[in-house]
Amino acid sequence: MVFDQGATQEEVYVSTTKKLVEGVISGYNATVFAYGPTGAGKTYTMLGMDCEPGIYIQTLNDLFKAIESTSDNMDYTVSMSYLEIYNEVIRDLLNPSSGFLDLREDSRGNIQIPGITEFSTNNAREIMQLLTKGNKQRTQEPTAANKASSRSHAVLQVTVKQKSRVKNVIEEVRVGRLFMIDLAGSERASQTQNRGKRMKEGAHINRSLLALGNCITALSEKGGSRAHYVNFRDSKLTRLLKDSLGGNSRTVMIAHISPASTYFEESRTTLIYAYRAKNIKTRVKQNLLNVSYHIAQYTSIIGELRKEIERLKGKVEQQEKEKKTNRPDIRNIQAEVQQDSQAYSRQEMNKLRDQLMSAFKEQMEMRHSLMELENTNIELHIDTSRHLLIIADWEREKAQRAQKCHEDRTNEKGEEDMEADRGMEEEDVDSPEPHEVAVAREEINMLLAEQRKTATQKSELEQRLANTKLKASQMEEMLPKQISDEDQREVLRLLCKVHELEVGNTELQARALYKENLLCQKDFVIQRYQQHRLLCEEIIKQQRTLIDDHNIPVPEQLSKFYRLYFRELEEGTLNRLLHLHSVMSSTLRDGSVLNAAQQLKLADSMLWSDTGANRRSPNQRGLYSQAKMELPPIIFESDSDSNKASSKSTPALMQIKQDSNLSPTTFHLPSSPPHQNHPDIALKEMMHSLHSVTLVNSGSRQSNVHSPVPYLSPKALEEIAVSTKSIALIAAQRRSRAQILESSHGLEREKGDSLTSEHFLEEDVMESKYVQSSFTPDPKMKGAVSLESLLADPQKKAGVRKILLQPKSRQELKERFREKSLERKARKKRSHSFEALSQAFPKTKPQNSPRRKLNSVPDHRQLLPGQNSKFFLRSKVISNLSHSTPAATKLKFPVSHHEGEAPLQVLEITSTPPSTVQQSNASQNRGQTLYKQVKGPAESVNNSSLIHPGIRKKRPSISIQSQTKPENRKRK
Ligand SMILES: Nc1ncnc2c1ncn2[C@@H]1O[C@H](COP(=O)(O)OP(=O)(O)OP(=O)(O)O)[C@@H](O)[C@H]1O
Repeated sequence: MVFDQGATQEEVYVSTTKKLVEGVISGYNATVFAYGPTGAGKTYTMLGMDCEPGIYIQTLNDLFKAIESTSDNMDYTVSMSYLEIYNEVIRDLLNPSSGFLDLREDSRGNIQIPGITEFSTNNAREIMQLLTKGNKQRTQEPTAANKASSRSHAVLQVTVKQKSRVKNVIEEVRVGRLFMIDLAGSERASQTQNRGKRMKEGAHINRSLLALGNCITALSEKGGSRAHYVNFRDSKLTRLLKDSLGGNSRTVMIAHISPASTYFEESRTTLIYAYRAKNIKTRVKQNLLNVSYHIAQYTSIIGELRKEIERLKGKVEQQEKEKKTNRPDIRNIQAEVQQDSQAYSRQEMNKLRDQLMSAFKEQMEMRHSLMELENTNIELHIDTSRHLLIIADWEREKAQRAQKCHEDRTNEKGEEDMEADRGMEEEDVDSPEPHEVAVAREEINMLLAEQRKTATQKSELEQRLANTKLKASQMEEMLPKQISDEDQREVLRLLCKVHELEVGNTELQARALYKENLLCQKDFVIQRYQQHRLLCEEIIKQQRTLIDDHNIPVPEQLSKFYRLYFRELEEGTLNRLLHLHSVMSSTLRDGSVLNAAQQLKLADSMLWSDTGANRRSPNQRGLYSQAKMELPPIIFESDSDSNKASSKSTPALMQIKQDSNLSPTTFHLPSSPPHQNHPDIALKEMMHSLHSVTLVNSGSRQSNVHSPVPYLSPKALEEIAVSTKSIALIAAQRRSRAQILESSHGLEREKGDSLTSEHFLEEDVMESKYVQSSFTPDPKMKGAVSLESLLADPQKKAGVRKILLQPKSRQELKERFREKSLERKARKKRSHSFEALSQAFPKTKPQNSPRRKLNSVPDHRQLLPGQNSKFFLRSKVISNLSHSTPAATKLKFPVSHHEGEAPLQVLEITSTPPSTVQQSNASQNRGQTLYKQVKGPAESVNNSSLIHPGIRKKRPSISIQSQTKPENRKRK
């Protein structure tokens, strides 16, 4: 079309562009560009005036009108971008601040401008406002040829997307692009007179337009782009219009020429380019997007993805449910692991502690059991010894009886009767042994079997104890390695320490008991010695009276001794020492060193205040000093040195000074065989026996029991000798101590209740037999009559209460043995040792053992100086009866010690009322010295106070009368 000067905007639009609108809506690309020299009216044609709008406005109006006309069925989306190419630089006119933009091609060869503003709207008015806004941003500069010369190429791109409003999986989208381009006008410098920037702008404009012309030329020549190379890349303008010029686009070129003759050349060039452009043929295709295919695919994919999502959701929910129900979270797991670890640690700790405590407890139980077995063993030995003594007594009595009968008949009758008497003797000797002897023989075998059994158990228990100790020791070593917690280690350490203390406490208790026994033995020895001393004093006193009354000349040496003796007696040295010993003993029993020191001070002050330190000799000072360090010195000299005993400077004293221990070894044992009638004999033998007892307690295994038991096999005898040893002495020691204590109590009550007790106990009688055996050790001694013999006599049995069970048969013997076993068990329960040991156990309440309570009662009251006068009267009989005290004799005279000469004094116990004073029947006593209770004047000593309380208490109606054998009387 050619338009003259009278053509209107609309005519131009309708003639050139309007047809393109429908194609754009249908999805075809379209391009409208204005070409021509500067000032020829390009901008006027494209943009127009408000009253005469250009192609932009009219196209957009028609576009929106067309959209509106088909909007009921179709859905349109209109987007617009507006840019300029100024000096080969792309600028976004809708967003000038975005800077310079670049041109790129996608994989399909489409030109894209990344970052360009695409404003989408369905409102034509908004499009116009944007267009106006963009034109304001376009670079326009006045030139000589045009007051508002455009210095850049302006490109308005309108993209219309059309799709059917009907929702369907298969959907078509039509995309039509419309380019409306207002080119900058070619210019000649002579015409524009541009200089500088404007000239530079004109150069860029001309160069780009030249490139456009070249492309049009190339595209317009025969064969087009397929025959000729089209250089679209010479300028951004040609690159941008590549598709519009030679591709998929319907393109309209509006060439502007000026009617002025001055623009002839420009008009001719423009027409040439227009002519060439007219020859350009392009292939236009509709831009359709097979959206339906993609949507279906996406729908399928989405469906599959939704299924997958649902499946995964279900899986997650299931896992969450499982976690909630079965699997705790990580915190709970950690907490559980920690709790399990702690619980395991505690469990291990408790397990190890229980094992250790069990081992400790087992040890202590074994120690306890060992002590019980030991006690049982002692009891068995005691019973065995008792039975052996019964048998020995019987054998000895039988021998003595035979010898006595033989001597009497030899003296009284002739030789003719000898044969008949011998037959009678044999009958007498062969008389059936008493029932108790037979019982003793039976029980000995049982006791020996029981001892063997006990020894086996003890050995096994000791082995088990050793194993348990080893096990506990290994556990103590392993525990620190197995337990990492320091607190738990400390707990176990404390447990071990507690056990060590328990064991140590047990040992201390055992030692304390041992020392206590020693003290009791000492006390007893002192008591006996005191009695003996008092007796000696009385004897000396009477001898002195006799000497003075008859003016018997006395050697000078003896006179010196007398003076020394009376002086010492006057000072009361020995009594004070005994008192000191009493204080020391009671203090030691209390276990308080402080008390001991205080008592020592007290005793020391008593000693020195009474006697005066200045008046004492160095020897005396040494004695007192020594007395402060140890128990009172009880000195026994040999018989020949008896007088020296009264001297304070004797070697015995020196020995006491050297010996700081309390051991009874400080006593001087008799150096010669005991004299039968000497009053010291009994005491010395007692000391000898006590020494043996001490050795036994010290662990010595001296065989002090050597009893002639003719009817036992040698093997049995050896077994008895080995096993019994000195156990009997130990038992006797315990019993004697208790009886001594009883005697001390009994002495206080002796005035009121002479010999009034209830019963003989079997044990007492046995002890009496023990006494008998101790003082009649010589089997050749025919004159001795033991208590057993008296009891065996039916006539005397009538006067004596029943003291022994009389089992009639072997069955009865066994029953009796069982009863004895029960009795031993009962004794075990009463054992002081166990009570003391039980204190060592931690859970046992500490309590004072009965023994301690008993021992805490001073048993030396009868030795106090204030009671001396009383004992002077009694001492006569005490001296004779001293050996008859069961406890003493049990301690002092084991059977094995009395193979030699025996004392003549024996004990006879009858049922004679205490008030009667009578001579024992000579025929019954067979010439022995009898002791009977004497009641009467002062010279007749009331023996009730002298009898051992243990006997007196339990032998109510027994009269004991002292009678001295003629030999003894002479000696005295
Ligand atoms: N057909 C027309 N009717 C009336 N006035 C016109 C017509 N064409 C152009 N003009 C006027 O001529 C002047 C120059 O026109 P225009 O700016 O459009 O030229 P141009 O080609 O765009 O110039 P340049 O290339 O420098 O931009 C304008 O003032 C415009 O109003």
